[in-house]
Amino acid sequence: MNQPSAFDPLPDHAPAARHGVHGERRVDGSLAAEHGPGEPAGHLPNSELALVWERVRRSLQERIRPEQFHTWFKQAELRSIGDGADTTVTIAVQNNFTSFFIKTYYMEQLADALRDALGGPRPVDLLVDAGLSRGEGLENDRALESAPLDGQPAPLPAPHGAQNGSFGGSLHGSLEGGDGRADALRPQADLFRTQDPVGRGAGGGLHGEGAQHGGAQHGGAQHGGAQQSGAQQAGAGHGASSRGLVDRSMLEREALERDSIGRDAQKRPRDTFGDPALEQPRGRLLSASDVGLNPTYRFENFVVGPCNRFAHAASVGVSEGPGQTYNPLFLHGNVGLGKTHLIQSLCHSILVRDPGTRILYLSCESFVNHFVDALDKGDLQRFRNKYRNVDVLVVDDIHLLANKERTQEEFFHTFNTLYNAGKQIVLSSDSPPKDIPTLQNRLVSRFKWGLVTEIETPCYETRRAILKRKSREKGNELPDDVASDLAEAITANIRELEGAVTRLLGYAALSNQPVTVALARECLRDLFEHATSQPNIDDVLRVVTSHFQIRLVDLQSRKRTHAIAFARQVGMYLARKLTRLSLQEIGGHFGGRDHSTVLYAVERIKEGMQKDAEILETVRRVESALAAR
Ligand SMILES: Nc1ncnc2c1ncn2[C@@H]1O[C@H](COP(=O)(O)OP(=O)(O)OP(=O)(O)O)[C@@H](O)[C@H]1O
Repeated sequence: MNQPSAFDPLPDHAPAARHGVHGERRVDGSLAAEHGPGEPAGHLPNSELALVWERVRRSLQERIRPEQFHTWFKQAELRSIGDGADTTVTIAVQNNFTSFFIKTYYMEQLADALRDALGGPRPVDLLVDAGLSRGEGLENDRALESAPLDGQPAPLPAPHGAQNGSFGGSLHGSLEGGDGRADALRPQADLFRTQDPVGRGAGGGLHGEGAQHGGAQHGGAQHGGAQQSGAQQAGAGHGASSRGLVDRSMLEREALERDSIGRDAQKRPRDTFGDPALEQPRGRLLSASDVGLNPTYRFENFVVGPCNRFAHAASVGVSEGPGQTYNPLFLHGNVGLGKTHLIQSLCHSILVRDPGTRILYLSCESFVNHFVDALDKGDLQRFRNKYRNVDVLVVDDIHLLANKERTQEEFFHTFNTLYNAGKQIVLSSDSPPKDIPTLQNRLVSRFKWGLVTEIETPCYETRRAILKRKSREKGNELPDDVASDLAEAITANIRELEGAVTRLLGYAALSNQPVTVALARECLRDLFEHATSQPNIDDVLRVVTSHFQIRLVDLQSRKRTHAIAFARQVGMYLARKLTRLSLQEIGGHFGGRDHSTVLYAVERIKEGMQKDAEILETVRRVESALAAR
């Protein structure tokens, strides 16, 4: 691969710039560029910025997952590069929240990508340009997406304004790096508020330009904010022009439907359609809901750590403006990690702000059963009234839609109706949308319109904080050494942590003994025994270095030779598979890498195992060595 030399701001394959369309090369290798009107001297002109940015984007796409790129960088633009080797590179992003997130989680990858593109490190500055979220930016998208894959430059971007305004996408993997204090999230939650006022209903038609892009324009004017142009995003994100056309005509129909629903809703905003199930006691869920809210499932009782920081912030953001921030909110994760707690906190919070909000909270199973009943009784109208006349629809365990064709179809229409009316949809699942078997593509893409976020297994510090909190709530806070001991032993899920606290405190009370490490080990013997049979991260590091015959310092270094990089990726994969450590914790054990690097490694190995028998065999051997340790 061609590596640009130091101070070379342009890739070798950027002929226009290199051959002096805009400037000539000085002795020190920097460009003496010709500048267009309004372009500051001492900075690259806009046309060359586009080429450099294109290269940065390609490099970023190799470093982070597509959803992450889509969510955080797709709308960004390179605004200026100073002419000197150590001058600041300025990048514009669409809102404060994106700026915050990139600064907190992606600076390393961004700096690496800039270094690749510019041939040397540069300081980076992020500025916020709300115009990007309205679709006034994104000039490079089309160029990038139509670019050939051989690294040749794409045609220069189309003129300003012919682009989408999507923001949303999905974010897999929790976003890590916090200190675990709940109140530390407050500023983040505030940042979820959109910068633009929500202009729902103002010019909500469908505009044509997005269709060129493989999708239909749906967001900017209609919802006014940065977050709501999912149809465009779906089309662009999947890149299939045929699907884009289908989405477009369908969305046109939906727009008409939305308008009529909007008018109906104004006429009878709180109608129960004669159905007692649709009655709504103030400050409570609709009576048709499956559950009552657990009074303790509130944000203030939720311990925030790296594993759930983003899901928590997103839930707070949604509760502050249902239908206005992330829609749908899609939370996924293994059992007992706090999805229900977060969703119920969100409902509590909405109802405290506006007790008249109509929230229908159901399990997916109920949705399926009600639908089948309605079909049986020929009573679909009543069914639809029930599901489509709410302000917030929460569906738990949406993965249970798998293999249910007709119900998926119905849910699709329910989703569209609510979404188009600006109503909030909140979904929980044990897996991300794309992994739900047989889920129709159009549902997968809709579920990704808002925010998809995972709640991960909690790290040690979070587990410890939860143990302290839960025991305090039960009136007998665990001593520090007991909490530490338990947090090390119990790594599965939070329900198990809670169970351990209940057992231990009960045992101590019944036997009239103080809570000590010895008592905990006696009372929770089964949990401690299980813990010692699991390989831990030290086992993984030891077995991997021994199998690949490399030193631990190399495994944890920045070296990228194939042998070391491969061993590192196998190590990360096995650590993810066999230990309960979070992505961030695993990254920490492999030389301080961040969660997205670990996620990337895990996926590379998974993919390799599917495609390459040799990789499969190697991973199996290392895994057997770990089992036999
Ligand atoms: N971060 C947290 N802070 C405090 N308590 C938590 C946290 N996460 C989970 N819990 C507690 O753990 C228990 C299990 O959580 P919850 O029921 O929300 O999990 P879930 O992900 O919905 O599981 P399932 O998929 O089985 O429904 C609850 O009692 C909840 O209060």
